[in-house]
Amino acid sequence: MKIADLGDIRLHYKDEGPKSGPVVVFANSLGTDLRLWDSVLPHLPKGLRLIRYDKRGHGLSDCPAAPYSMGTLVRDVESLLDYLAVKDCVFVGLSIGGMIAQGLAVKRLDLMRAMVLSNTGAKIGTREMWQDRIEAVKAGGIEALSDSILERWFAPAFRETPEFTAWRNMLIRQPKEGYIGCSAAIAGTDFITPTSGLRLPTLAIAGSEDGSTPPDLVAETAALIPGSRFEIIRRAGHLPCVEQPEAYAALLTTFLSKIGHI
Ligand SMILES: O=C(O)CC1=CCC(=O)O1
Repeated sequence: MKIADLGDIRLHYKDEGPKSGPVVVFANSLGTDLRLWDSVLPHLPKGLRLIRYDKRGHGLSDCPAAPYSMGTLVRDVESLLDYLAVKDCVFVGLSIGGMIAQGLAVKRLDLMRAMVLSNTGAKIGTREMWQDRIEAVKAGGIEALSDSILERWFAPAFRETPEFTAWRNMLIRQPKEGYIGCSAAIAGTDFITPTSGLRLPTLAIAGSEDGSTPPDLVAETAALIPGSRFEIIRRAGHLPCVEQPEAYAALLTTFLSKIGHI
């Protein structure tokens, strides 16, 4: 098991593939850990160095008291990449992970060659919406909200599969403090202006049935960055890397090839 002690936080991460390979970094969503990428990675070309991590309050990483800020979540991954001496990576971020990608690109473009904004926005929902969610989690726990969250995460067909139960378990076992901490970070984030100033190769991916960050929101975010590509994965909700891993890996592979990363 790999733990990076970054001073104020210990983050759990995986670093797979040859150390000399082109680097792809993955950042997961609210209420999920680095297993989010398990089904996609085997479909990517061999020879890549694949780094993924549990953001604070999630998975096996430390879970400090809430609230967290987006600046802190960006600093965590910046410190992790410096710790691993990574530069020139392609950064794939899903949902809050996509917000972290935007924040890191604004702050440390030297670390990033290109980014993939998956099922995300420069701004997701409203401050009030997130405050209501935080209050509901404080009052009743994540399980009380899990049915509505899972309806946004997955298209109807996937909700009938045995795998669905495992993702439900991941969500309801998520530490409340980490969930509230990261929800507060999303509530306080509006990257519309900073993201509009970004100039780097960008692929945006949406899920046709995504109830959290619908295709229109992802397309609007992509449109902020000149030259970005926008793709929709059909029969998928908020987590297309889980529901349609081969299609997801195919989009990533085409993008990596187009930008000369492989
Ligand atoms: O739980 C949701 O609604 C989905 C989500 C929003 C931000 C994030 O990271 O996940």
